[in-house]
Amino acid sequence: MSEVKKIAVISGDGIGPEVVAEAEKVLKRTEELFGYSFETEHALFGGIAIDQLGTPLPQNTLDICKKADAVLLGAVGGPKWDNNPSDLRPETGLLGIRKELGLFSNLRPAVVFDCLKDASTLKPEVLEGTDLMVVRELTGGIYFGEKFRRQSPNGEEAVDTCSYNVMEVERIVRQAFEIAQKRRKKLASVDKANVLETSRLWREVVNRVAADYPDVELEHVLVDNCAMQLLRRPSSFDVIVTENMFGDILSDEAAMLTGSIGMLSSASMGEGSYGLFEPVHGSAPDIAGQGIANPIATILSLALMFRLTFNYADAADSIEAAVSEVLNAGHRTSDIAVDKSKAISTSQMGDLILAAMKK
Ligand SMILES: NC(=O)c1ccc[n+]([C@@H]2O[C@H](COP(=O)([O-])OP(=O)(O)OC[C@H]3O[C@@H](n4cnc5c(N)ncnc54)[C@H](O)[C@@H]3O)[C@@H](O)[C@H]2O)c1
Ligand SMILES: CC(C)[C@H](C(=O)O)[C@@H](O)C(=O)O
Ligand SMILES: [Mg+2]
Repeated sequence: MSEVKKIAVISGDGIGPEVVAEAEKVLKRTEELFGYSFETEHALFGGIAIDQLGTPLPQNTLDICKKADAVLLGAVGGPKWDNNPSDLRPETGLLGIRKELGLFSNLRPAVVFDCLKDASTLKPEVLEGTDLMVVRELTGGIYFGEKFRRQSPNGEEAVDTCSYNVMEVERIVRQAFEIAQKRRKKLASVDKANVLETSRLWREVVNRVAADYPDVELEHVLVDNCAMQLLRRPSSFDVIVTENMFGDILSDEAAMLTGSIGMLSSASMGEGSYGLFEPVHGSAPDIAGQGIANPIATILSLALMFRLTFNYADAADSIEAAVSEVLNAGHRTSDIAVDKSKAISTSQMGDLILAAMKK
């Protein structure tokens, strides 16, 4: 019997509980198939925590996450809570959990499944071979800078500040080079160095660190150009490393190469193997409660957890192969279905993936 691994499970709001339930079924199936042992502990976070406990990130939730080996998260937020500025302060909610757990590196792979090329609006020949990874800095930049309001001669003024120091840039850039070394050895560093001082520092650090990774081909791409090139030549990218807000935007754009944001998994990591694993998408209030959300992003996030935190490559491979098999067989949730009348539900998709998992 293998050592029991502890996983903190945060379902969250909206479609969060619907997609996490499917990932938990896959977790159970992994135990049966591979003999691994997991102990899960559920915790409240997000809107549901505000409603029940008056705060989005209760101390008890942080304690449960810190005691665990990894965290599985659905999604949080929704119109009911989004307009309360106190819930959006960096020290609370999603930004708070990322900072508290030291998760400065957000890995967002975007892989185009051949059989899903028809779900994207791009031409199949443009998508051919697309397999990229966005490495997004997650605990710095404008998200965490000082924010305030003040009076100006032209009325009320709002200020957000963006700062990065050398240590913050260097640690994420080194991770990105190391990831690139294990992939196709190409790194695109994305910044806005023609305008922003933080980007000029970013570029200086990237150029210095690059000397330690001579086998990795480096290109610098300005963020506006990158947004365009992602649609023009997506398959030419391997690893993209960028600061917090650019990474947020570019990864949602990359989602549409795959056909749907319901396909995009993510891992938020620090220096070690501890991580928080969640789909890139949010709580999707427009489809919550209907049982139609795509659970694949969350299930693939669990596969990332097996790979990066537990080193259970056999289980991760099994999940990824099962997802491919089910998609190749033509099964689709409505977000990736061309013929929506044939779309299957969230739990039907989860069940098919379970059934396709092999040892
Ligand atoms: N990590 C997170 O928890 C996270 C991430 C992004 C947004 N949010 C929050 O989620 C709320 C809604 O944000 P939003 O609407 O801008 O983004 P969203 O990602 O929730 O939804 C955007 C669109 O994608 C669709 N979609 C998302 N996930 C899907 C899935 N699994 N299957 C099928 N369709 C899917 C939605 O129906 C919607 O049309 C906001 O409160 C936002 O702050 C949370
Ligand atoms: C909800 C929001 C704070 C979050 C972010 O901007 O980081 C989300 O968009 C994401 O991509 O995880
Ligand atoms: Mg986002």
